[in-house]
Amino acid sequence: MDYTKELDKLRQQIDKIDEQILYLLNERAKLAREVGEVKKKYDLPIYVPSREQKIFERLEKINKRIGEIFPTEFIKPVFREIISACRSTEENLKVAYLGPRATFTHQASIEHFGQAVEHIPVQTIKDVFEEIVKEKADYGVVPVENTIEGIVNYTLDLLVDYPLKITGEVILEISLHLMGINPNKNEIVRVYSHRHALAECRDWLMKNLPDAQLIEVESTAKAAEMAKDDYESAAVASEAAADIYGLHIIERKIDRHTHNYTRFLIIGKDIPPPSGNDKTTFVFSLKNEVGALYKTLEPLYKHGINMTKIESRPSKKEAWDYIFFTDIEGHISEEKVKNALNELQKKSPFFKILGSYPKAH
Ligand SMILES: O=C(O)C(=O)C[C@]1(C(=O)O)C=C[C@@H](O)C=C1
Repeated sequence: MDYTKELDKLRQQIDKIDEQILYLLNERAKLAREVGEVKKKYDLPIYVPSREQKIFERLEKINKRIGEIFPTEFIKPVFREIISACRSTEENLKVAYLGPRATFTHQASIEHFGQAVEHIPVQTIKDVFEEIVKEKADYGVVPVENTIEGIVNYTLDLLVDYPLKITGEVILEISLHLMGINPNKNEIVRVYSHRHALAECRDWLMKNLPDAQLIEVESTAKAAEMAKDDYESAAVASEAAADIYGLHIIERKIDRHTHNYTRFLIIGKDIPPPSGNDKTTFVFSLKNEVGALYKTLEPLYKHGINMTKIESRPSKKEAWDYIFFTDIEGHISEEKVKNALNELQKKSPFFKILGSYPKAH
């Protein structure tokens, strides 16, 4: 059967459409560049996450209406890269993240900003904050909580201490794999990984590699790097790390929980404008009196604001003194949010807005 003619005809049509898409991409980049000129004239920020979010939502809606032959779940990844590339014609954004390359934080950064920014790996969460303060980076990406291991306390502490704001969030599903240069599991003597990742995979490791030595290193990506030259070593890390360091995946998804998610925060200098689907994060302390928590939170109830999370941490200023990290629905520019937080602030010895930003998609 001669199928070449049939295929050629269809492929010619695809080529034509690709060309049209390419012309349109160039038209789009030209317009984005013009937007960039206007923004520079009026000293406005180049990166506007609320606008990007609205673009994704609008296109997903249209795609569903027109029959979604192109799967809707890929609208965001495709347009994220289109927008990222268009944005890069306006300005070269610099984004610091907790490195090295191929960590889950790196993945979160790519998921949020796309490929067309300068991703800068740094060694510690504090370095991410420092890079922004020293104006070596425009934004930063740090982990804040994991569904299994809980809160990354250090990130919360730094948010209190630094004059920076949360400008966005990313939630990633984490899949941990066993990888190495030796595909034979029985010859593995050492397993490297981050403390959290080893904890998440403990059940599988105990059962399948009971004699292997488990060695903690600073990141899953570092673990993959350590395993890349040693036949007797393996690492527990991400698929991206296996790709970068050229390792075989010996066993997929060895974390015991199928729902393993990590939330990352995007940090920057300013609060982004509202997207219509935002949350506000703030931190406050209490007076030492009966019913203090109830009384302090009362303005939220009074103004009809939904509190979605509250988390206490030692204030580190005095023994048994606590501060409360709180998430509410809405953007700080909304009248009712502003009024409620003004009232709440008056009742708290310590109060700080940590950010108002679009909720993770
Ligand atoms: O609309 C803007 O403000 C733009 O700069 C254009 C654009 C885009 O490519 O659509 C690029 C960057 C912004 O973060 C938002 C959107």
